[in-house]
Order: sequence, then C-alpha cells, then structure tokens
Amino acid sequence: MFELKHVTYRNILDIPELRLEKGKITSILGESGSGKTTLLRLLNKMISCNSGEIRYDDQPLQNIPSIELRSNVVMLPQQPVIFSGTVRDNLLIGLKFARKDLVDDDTLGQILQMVHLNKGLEEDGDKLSGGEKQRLALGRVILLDPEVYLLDEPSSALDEETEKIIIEELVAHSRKNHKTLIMVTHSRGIAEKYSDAIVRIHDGKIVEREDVD
Ligand SMILES: Nc1ncnc2c1ncn2[C@@H]1O[C@H](COP(=O)(O)OP(=O)(O)OP(=O)(O)O)[C@@H](O)[C@H]1O
Repeated sequence: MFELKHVTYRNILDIPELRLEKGKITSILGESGSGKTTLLRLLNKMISCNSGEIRYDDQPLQNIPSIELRSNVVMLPQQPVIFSGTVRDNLLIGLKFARKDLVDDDTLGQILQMVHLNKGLEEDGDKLSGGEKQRLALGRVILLDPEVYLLDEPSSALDEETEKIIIEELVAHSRKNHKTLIMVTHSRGIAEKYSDAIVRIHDGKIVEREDVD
C-alpha cells in the first residue's frame, strides 16, 4: 500500500525503508517529538519529503493529485477543525470538499450513533465539548469512506473515554470494511491491543518493526 524508500524530511525524519500493508492496522509508536505526526503528514501529502520516494499503490505520490490522494487517504488530526454551523453541516462538509454524493439524515443519524455522539443534527457544532468535536470529526471521516485512515493520537487534553471510543470505533470499522488504518500512539499497550503491526520511531528513525500475533 505505502512504500517508503530513502525518505528524509528536514532533520526530523530519516527512513531508509518502510512498507505499510493494505487492509492492516499499523500503529506508529514513539515518544513525543519523535516524528510520528510528520510521518502521517507525508503519507497524505500535507508535506513532501526532501529526498527519497513514497509510493501509494505502486504510484509515486508526486504523480497523484493531492485532492485525489486525500479522498483515498484521510487524516483525523490531533485537533480537528469544527466549522461554524450545525452538526449536519460539519458531517457533510467532508463529502462536499471531496465532491462525493451527500447522504440523508437517517445515514447521518447512524453515523452519530456509531461515534457515540448523542446530539441532534441541528445543534451548533461550535458549542460541543472538545471530546464531542473529536467524535464529530471522526463521523466526518467515516462518511468519506476512504481506503486509508490516518489517525493521529487524539489530543492529550481529551478524556480517556473519548480516546477509547475513537480508537475502538475506527478499529472495528476498519476491520469490518477491510480498510487500512495507520494510527499514531505513544502507548505500547494501545499498539499491542489493536494493531497487526507496530512501527516504533525514535528521534526520526525507525528502530523496530514487528508483526503482532
Ligand atoms: N513544520 C515544522 N518545522 C520545523 N519543525 C517541525 C515541523 N513540524 C514538526 N517539527 C518538529 O519535528 C519534530 C517531530 O514532530 P512531530 O509532530 O512529528 O512529533 P510527534 O512524534 O508526532 O510528537 P507528539 O507525540 O508530541 O505529537 C518535533 O521536534 C517538532 O517540533
């Protein structure tokens, strides 16, 4: 799915070789500042490597238009953006940006249930708590139905319950629908519990790659 060869980014990342498998759940494990978020940002072309090559489904990223790539590879950032407008607007905006077909309120209601967000579609997105905003953003990316989810560890400001919901829902959804999930965490426990493979980064270098039984 993703193949990196001789990739460097500033003095932050230096990755001679890395493969991230299709249909699998991979955790990127490492301490704060080790380069985990930077790696995710390289994968959906928010930033570009300074040297080396990243391929997605055998195509170099520089040959794939950013909009096309980001409709297949969707990132849920640490602190997602919530737009002013209703819960409905915030769910649909991803589909609008991606120029995908919109969905009806019944489908939106099912998504809200899936992400454990007990709010009406007419409610104001701005007024939600941090954890609720994170779950709303999760609903937005699930609606996009991409091939790959990139999950950056939810902000440490969030409650553990929200973090658990987000990881467990995305893991269950990815397994059921044969999606690829690449998630960043600093917790070995989370990585071992949920993933098929663990990639450990230390100071911008990959120091371990293991398959989990
Ligand atoms: N655009 C940038 N310009 C300069 N330095 C940057 C930039 N982005 C990140 N860095 C630095 O690169 C290093 C890695 O950052 P990154 O956000 O990838 O780490 P992380 O492992 O995700 O950390 P955390 O777990 O705290 O989120 C940090 O030292 C950070 O300050």
